[in-house]
Amino acid sequence: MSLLKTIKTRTNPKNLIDLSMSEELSPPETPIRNFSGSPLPPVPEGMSKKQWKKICKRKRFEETKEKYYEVRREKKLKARLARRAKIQEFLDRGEEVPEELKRKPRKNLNQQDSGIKILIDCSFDDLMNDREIVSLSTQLTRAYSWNKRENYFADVKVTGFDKRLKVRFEKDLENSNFGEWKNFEFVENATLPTENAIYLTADADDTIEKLEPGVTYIVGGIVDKNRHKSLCYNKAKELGIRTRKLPISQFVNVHGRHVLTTAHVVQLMLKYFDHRDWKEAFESVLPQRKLEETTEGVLQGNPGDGSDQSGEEDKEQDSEEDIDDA
Ligand SMILES: C[S@@+](CC[C@H](N)C(=O)[O-])C[C@H]1O[C@@H](n2cnc3c(N)ncnc32)[C@H](O)[C@@H]1O
Repeated sequence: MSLLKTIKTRTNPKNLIDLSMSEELSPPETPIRNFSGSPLPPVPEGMSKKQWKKICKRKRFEETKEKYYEVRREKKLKARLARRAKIQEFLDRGEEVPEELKRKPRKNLNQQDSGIKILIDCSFDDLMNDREIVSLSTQLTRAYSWNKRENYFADVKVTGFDKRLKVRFEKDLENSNFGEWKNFEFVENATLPTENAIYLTADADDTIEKLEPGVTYIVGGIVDKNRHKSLCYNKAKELGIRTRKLPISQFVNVHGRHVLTTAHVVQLMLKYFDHRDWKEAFESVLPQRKLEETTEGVLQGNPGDGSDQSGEEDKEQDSEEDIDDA
């Protein structure tokens, strides 16, 4: 109906109605719908549409997740069989199996101790939204995975593990057995060491030259698309902890900001020990084509780096994929 027609209709005395009847006569509110177009139950009183949509989405996920996991298992099995068949073809022809068909073992049995401690400071729960918490949990599972697979491992501790991050692990990721993870401990206590410790932050003036056994390297456990500028730098300064930045720009041609995700900083540190060389570590973890995916904030919403803004379900599925046996 045109605006003019609406005004005329509303102001025509013939159309005036008794207000007491208005509740009965007023047209029902347009139902809110989910992403697939189906109407959702009416919004409970005192709740915003956004909150209600979120709750309904969560409920729907809970109801369909078993089916989803089943389909995913079948898909994985199919892919595994197809890969094996391809490998067999190469073997039958007596040819070398291409690298891309070979799987990296989930556990590296020849791992060596790097001698460093990595502390992931997760005391920023209140500064993240729910999606960012999910994203951070995904990053922690990735960091754990790398700490198990790389040639060198570190003694990793996640501190300030409470609030929503803890709930996320206890509820949605309970099958991960995170309490049993080797060389990867979760503690509620958020106290940071000040002695023999370095807080890694892109905002530091000085660049880290080498990683030294016996030192605790602190990494901020936060996904914030750099909303909270200099957050970790200021925290370290207040606590009197030394700060250092990674030598990214010396080795890789990066555009834009040089703030990496928590998980990639952990992986870079582990890789560093392969040759005790930053250049090689950067080139291996952040090859040019991958840079935009791994630099937080340069390309936001990129799936796989743990900073994506896609549906919550996708993240849950993503993160579970990253969790291997504890
Ligand atoms: C996504 S960043 C957090 C950004 C946050 N606004 C801050 O104040 O650090 C996650 C963490 O990775 C580490 N990090 C990221 N980029 C870094 C860099 N270029 N040099 C050193 N550490 C870095 C820092 O410990 C940082 O807290």
